[in-house]
Amino acid sequence: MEKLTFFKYQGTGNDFVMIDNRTGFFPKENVQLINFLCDRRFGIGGDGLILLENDSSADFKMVYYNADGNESTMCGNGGRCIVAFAHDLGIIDKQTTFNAIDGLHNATVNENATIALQMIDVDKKSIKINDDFTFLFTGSPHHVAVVNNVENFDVFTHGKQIRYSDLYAPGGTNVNFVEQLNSERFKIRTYERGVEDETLSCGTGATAVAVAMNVLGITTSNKIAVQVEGGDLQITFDQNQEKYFNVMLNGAAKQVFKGEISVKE
Ligand SMILES: N[C@@H](CCC[C@H](N)C(=O)O)C(=O)O
Repeated sequence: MEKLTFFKYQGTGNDFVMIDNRTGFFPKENVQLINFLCDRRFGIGGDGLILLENDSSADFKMVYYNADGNESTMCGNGGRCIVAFAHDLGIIDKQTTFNAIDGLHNATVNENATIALQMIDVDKKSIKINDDFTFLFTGSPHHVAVVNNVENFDVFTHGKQIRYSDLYAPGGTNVNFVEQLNSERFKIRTYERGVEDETLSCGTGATAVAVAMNVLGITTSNKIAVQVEGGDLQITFDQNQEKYFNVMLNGAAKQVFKGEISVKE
């Protein structure tokens, strides 16, 4: 492969190199190539790379890689972006079901071009509540800590320390710092594993914060607005004694550009 056609998408500032891999041409095992494509100086630039592939039981399949080149767990904003991509390619209309690493996801393309994505259910017994943080899995692992004045918080230093702490070894975790703005609105900043930096938005992170704030009783709402550095996300859910279900992540997802890049495998 000498030239690679790619698309660039962003969902509230979480940006992805998007590749139509329905023919299966992309060399998935090439970690260096994926890392290069995500490099903001030498490559295209992105927090991650996503392959859209054929799937026998759903409209398509999402394969997600972090910017470091390694395949990872679910990406909520990436999930919203790949739905926009599938819609732009004409693979789907307004409703879809697609396959991802954590299972099947339903999604809707809304009239205002936002994408609503159903996330996995969260079993209440799996949520670990500690004095100063909550840990839960919303498709990806998330540490959630409430802080004062998140705007001026040193997300990189504290996020990196927690991500690499023995508590989460060897896999690591994503780390979210949250400040309450009102009864159902929160501002968050997230350090992302695999990007190894703060990103402008993290969909599974915003979902984790919404669920954590509810389980802790900080909010009683099931419709939560999360302000991220790159915009706004809305999370809604139902719950019973065992779990949070019908968890929906809603927000903007847009194509930024299409291009061709020279690559040497
Ligand atoms: N940006 C994502 C999360 C992507 C996965 C994460 N970096 C990890 O490795 O756990 C999102 O929007 O959910």
